[in-house]
Amino acid sequence: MKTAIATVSISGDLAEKLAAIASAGFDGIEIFENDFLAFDGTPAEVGRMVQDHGLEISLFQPFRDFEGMPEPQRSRTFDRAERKFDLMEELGTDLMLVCSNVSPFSLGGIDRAAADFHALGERAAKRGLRVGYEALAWGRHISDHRDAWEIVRRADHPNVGLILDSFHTLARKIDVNSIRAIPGNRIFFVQLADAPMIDMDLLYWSRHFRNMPGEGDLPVADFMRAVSATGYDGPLSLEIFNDQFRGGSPKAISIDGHRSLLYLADQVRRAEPASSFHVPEMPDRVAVSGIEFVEFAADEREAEDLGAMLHTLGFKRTGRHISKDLALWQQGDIKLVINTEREGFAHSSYLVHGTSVCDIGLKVEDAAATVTRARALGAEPFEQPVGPGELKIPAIRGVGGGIMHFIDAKTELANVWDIEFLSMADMQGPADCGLTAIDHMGQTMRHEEMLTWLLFYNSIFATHKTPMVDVVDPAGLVRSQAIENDSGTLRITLNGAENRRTFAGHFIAENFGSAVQHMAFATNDIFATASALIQNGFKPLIISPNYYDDLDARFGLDDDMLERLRTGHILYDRDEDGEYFQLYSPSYGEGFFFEIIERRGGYKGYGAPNAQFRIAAQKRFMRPMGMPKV
Ligand SMILES: O=C(O)c1ccc(O)c(O)c1
Ligand SMILES: [Mg+2]
Repeated sequence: MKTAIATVSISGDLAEKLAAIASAGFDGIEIFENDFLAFDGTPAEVGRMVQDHGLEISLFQPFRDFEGMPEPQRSRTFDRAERKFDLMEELGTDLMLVCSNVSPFSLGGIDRAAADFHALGERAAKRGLRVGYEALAWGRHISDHRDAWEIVRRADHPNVGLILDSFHTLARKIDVNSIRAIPGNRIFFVQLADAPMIDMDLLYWSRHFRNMPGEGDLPVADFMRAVSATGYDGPLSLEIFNDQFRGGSPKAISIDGHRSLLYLADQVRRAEPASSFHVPEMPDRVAVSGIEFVEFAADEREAEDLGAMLHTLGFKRTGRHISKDLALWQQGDIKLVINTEREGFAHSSYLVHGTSVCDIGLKVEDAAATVTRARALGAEPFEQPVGPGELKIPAIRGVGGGIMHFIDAKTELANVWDIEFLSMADMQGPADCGLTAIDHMGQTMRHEEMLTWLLFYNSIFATHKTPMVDVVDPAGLVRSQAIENDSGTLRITLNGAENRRTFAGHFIAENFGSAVQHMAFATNDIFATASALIQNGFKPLIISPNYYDDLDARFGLDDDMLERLRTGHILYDRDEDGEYFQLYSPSYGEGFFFEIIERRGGYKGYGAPNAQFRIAAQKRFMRPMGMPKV
């Protein structure tokens, strides 16, 4: 499989774009004419630059408003084509993309267009060049790949073929199975893009909101399955017009793009084993059966504060590491580690971010295979020297440079706690508060990073995204989207802050980057947990009484329940399937906090309607600590 990306997809000048594209592992580029026109160098120099990066120019585009023109425009478009053929020869590419005509002068008629393409094919053939025809979703006469294919078929010229673009086909909801009947060798090129489902004008949607396959809502994998069934084995090329990507990091966007193609190809290989499509093998998406542990990096003094907070939450200190300064805290199935080592990864994480989560351990079926898949998709492996008596636990880098370790039951990794930790009886341990598991973790990041991590999680793990919700912070919007598996054993919320005055934005700024901002523990009885917490000296986040008056108006709760919520500072939500109860700790440091939740029935969400009131309460609490007043 060859991969390519259109130069419009990323930011920078041509030289920056090429460097980023090459280092992400692409084989080729689509040169967008404007990127060439803006470049101060000859076509031959561009061709050499591309070659020097180990890339090829897979395609030159776009050639607009060609087919079906009346005279005198028709003669002029052929002259224009010859000029662009000259340019292509100098650049060193043999394929031109002709997109369907949008000119008001253009005349319809399949045969007229086919005759024009036949004539263009003759001219291209003289120079050893080829032309491909793409139906733009908003083309004046041709806006459907089935019509474009009929024109190519009737043009009946070996140098004229079809170009498919998933966006144009899927945006118009054209049945992708119509692609299966097209001979693969008549498809000259395939462009791929996804997009979030937004009801808007097709052209505007296409030019501003496309994103990488797997980042949006379009069935790009179904499209690609149909393409693979044709026997097409040419490049898969990303053509992503996206306002955010145009201003983003060319390197990061290129890496995401390359990952998206590998992930897509892997899905297609599994779904269409008979296709001739040649793609690298990798283990399947990884099922996660739970969060094995979460590790905090801290110094000794802050470890004491954090330990005191855990104590009030009902955690007991149950173990210490055989040779390192690592303390294990447990309650129910939850394992938390506080790492106060003076060297190694956790220590460097502490130096950069202060006390924060530096490592997340996930339970998987095969830890080594998990890292194999992650690496195949371009994730960064993580290793550090293993001390005597310690296990080598497979790991990769995750959000904000943090580590994700993988633990499986098929190897000795399952016994890591017995092997590496000495158990200690915490005699003065607090009363258990009924916390059973980690329900979810919230990772806070810049808004622009959300698609990166969405793709990271969903390509490596058997997870899916939930719809994006807007959370209103008094200082701006925070967007929140959950990544979860079907069984609910892995739930991660990605929270994207648009500015640093929000509670989430403040956390990123002070923490020097993206990280876990909160952990939510599950209980089976929120009221019993709430009183046990109070017994332990826990002080819940104080919620405004106004919230409870509104709750009563919205849900008509009985008086007793409402009173218990109010006195316990417990937030409440309900959906078709069940109920949700939330209780918060005050925030710690620059905005880290704990949450305790109970899900009753099949409640699916995360209490988004309550987030605004929770944030307001947290900001009231933080103000004396230097949070800008908003
Ligand atoms: O938006 C456009 O004009 C445009 C141009 C070329 C393409 O390949 C495309 O998909 C869209
Ligand atoms: Mg296109």
